Amino acid sequence: MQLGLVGLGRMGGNMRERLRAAGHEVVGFDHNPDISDAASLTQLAEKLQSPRAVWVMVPAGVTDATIDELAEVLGEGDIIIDGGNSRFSDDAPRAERLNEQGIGYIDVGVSGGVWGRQNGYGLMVGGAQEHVERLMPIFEALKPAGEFGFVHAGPVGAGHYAKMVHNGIEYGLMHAYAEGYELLTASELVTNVPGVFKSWREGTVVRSWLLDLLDRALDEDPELAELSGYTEDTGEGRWTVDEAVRLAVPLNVITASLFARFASRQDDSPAMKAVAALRQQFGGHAVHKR
Ligand SMILES: NC(=O)C1=CN([C@@H]2O[C@H](COP(=O)(O)OP(=O)(O)OC[C@H]3O[C@@H](n4cnc5c(N)ncnc54)[C@H](O)[C@@H]3O)[C@@H](O)[C@H]2O)C=CC1
Ligand SMILES: O=C(CO)[C@H](O)[C@H](O)COP(=O)(O)O
Repeated sequence: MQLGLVGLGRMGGNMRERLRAAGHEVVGFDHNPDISDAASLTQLAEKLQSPRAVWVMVPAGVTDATIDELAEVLGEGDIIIDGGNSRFSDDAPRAERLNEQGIGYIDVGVSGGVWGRQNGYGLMVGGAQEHVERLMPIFEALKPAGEFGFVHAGPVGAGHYAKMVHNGIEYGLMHAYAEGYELLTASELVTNVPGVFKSWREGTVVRSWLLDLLDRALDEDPELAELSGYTEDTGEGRWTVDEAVRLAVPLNVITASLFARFASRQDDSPAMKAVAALRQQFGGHAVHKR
């Protein structure tokens, strides 16, 4: 099958390779001409036979502009797939805009990171059955080889919703391993912290791919000495917490792990300064001065 692919970075570039290895014809476009197969979106559209399918894999902030630009060079019967980490609430308005031009829309939550090319990508799909069916050969090539790794989760928006919750869980899982790591390193008893994590990779209740990756990171740098704790986020955790507030669902772990990232960016917490100041005010307790 033919597929247009816009955005050939860490995800799109590897997806292009996996799709080509499965025998699909992929025409890629990226702002970076060194990795692009087409010089423009217009040329990308011209290289594809109608009805066309174009997968967008760009950073969430530029997705709407990219899709609007793409819609100008596509037409009736074509389908746009957004596989980036977009906010689910953007999907329905996007689908409506495209529908006015007869262009179909599918949202896909994609998981697997830079390992997806070799391991396959977990795919969470939202959209109309007829559109999803048309893209099945592409989904089959991208998904892992086994029984799992693909779901048609519901109508437009459901794929990104599922990916949002997936990433919220990812925040919480990572933070639980991270807290365990910190407690082990603080302990006077455990002298081989990387060895403990390595041992947990088989037979234990807490074995997982994230644990394998933490073990890999500790192999590279046993004390994580090269890293600062400053941790970014790109939106999915915040959207998960927004949804929890909207639906009054108690998301204790995921919310705490999101807030831990915010705390990681502070040199000196204004909130904790206020707590220290108040302790001094009411109890005459000592404070640490700068
Ligand atoms: N890196 C990861 O682990 C995962 C990322 N994602 C999502 O996939 C999307 C892409 O992420 P990455 O590949 O990691 O980003 P990246 O920054 O590695 O690549 C983005 C690529 O898009 C290109 N680009 C940006 N705007 C463009 C435009 N308007 N037209 C054409 N090309 C454009 C850039 O030149 C770059 O090559 C994002 O939405 C991200 O959140 C989803 C799952 C995992
Ligand atoms: O989707 C992903 C993994 O599943 C991406 O790696 C995403 O960037 C992770 O979220 P954040 O950047 O907020 O940590």
